[in-house]
Amino acid sequence: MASPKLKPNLSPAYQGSMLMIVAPSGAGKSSLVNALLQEDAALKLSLSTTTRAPRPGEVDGKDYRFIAREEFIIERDEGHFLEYAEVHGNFYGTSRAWIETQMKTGRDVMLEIDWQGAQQIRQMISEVQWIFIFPPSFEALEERLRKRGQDDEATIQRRLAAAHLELQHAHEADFIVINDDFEQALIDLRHVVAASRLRSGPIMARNPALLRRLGV
Ligand SMILES: Nc1ncnc2c1ncn2[C@@H]1O[C@H](COP(=O)(O)OP(=O)(O)OP(=O)(O)O)[C@@H](O)[C@H]1O
Ligand SMILES: Nc1nc2c(ncn2[C@@H]2O[C@H](COP(=O)(O)O)[C@@H](O)[C@H]2O)c(=O)[nH]1
Repeated sequence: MASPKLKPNLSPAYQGSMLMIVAPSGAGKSSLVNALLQEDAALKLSLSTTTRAPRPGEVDGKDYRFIAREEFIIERDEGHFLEYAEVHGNFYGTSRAWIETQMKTGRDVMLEIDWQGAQQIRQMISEVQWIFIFPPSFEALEERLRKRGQDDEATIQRRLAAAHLELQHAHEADFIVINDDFEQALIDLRHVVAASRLRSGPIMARNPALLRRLGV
């Protein structure tokens, strides 16, 4: 699904890292991202807007910005979203203004989005790194969704069916983290974040004086 008014190369001299984390529902991406954010103060998570109803315990402005479908369509048509997609029957989108601010100030950002959104972002921002989270099996995925206890049976079935399509896009990712043992997956994710911070683009953008001294 194409987002209107896409702007290529938002910031060729972006000094930070941008990471997109994509996985089938229930693979554990929110759990991993939350654990990472607790220990990595330099990493900022994008707050998505959604038309999905809040789950018990979810807070507007913290977990998502929850809005009505009609409101989402108006904001989408005004170009408010850098990317958006319809996922499991609801709209989800990333704020263009927020991303532009983070890129201007060189912050490291994490986007928890679906594969359609990841494809859109990749077309616009060449620096982005795409991380895909694998569950160890479909059985484990189903068990995790059930144990989470936040979705009704129809929602669980819809998400399990969508998992097959989501997984077909894993080959587009730069990194794959297998979330079987949680602690090991977190270690792998830390390594990916560390590697993304050592990419030549951000290092060069952050060290102009060194480049001058070295004649690079
Ligand atoms: N390695 C793991 N082993 C066992 N359970 C796990 C593991 N990682 C996460 N979980 C559990 O699986 C459930 C789903 O995790 P989580 O909500 O993080 O998934 P998600 O990919 O963000 O799903 P969604 O896209 O639906 O938001 C949670 O109850 C979480 O505690
Ligand atoms: N394209 C986008 N996808 C998003 C965004 N925020 C979340 N998501 C994805 O939606 C599904 C379902 O999430 P849930 O919270 O209802 O379980 C999941 O794959 C998310 O990653 C977004 O801004 N854009």
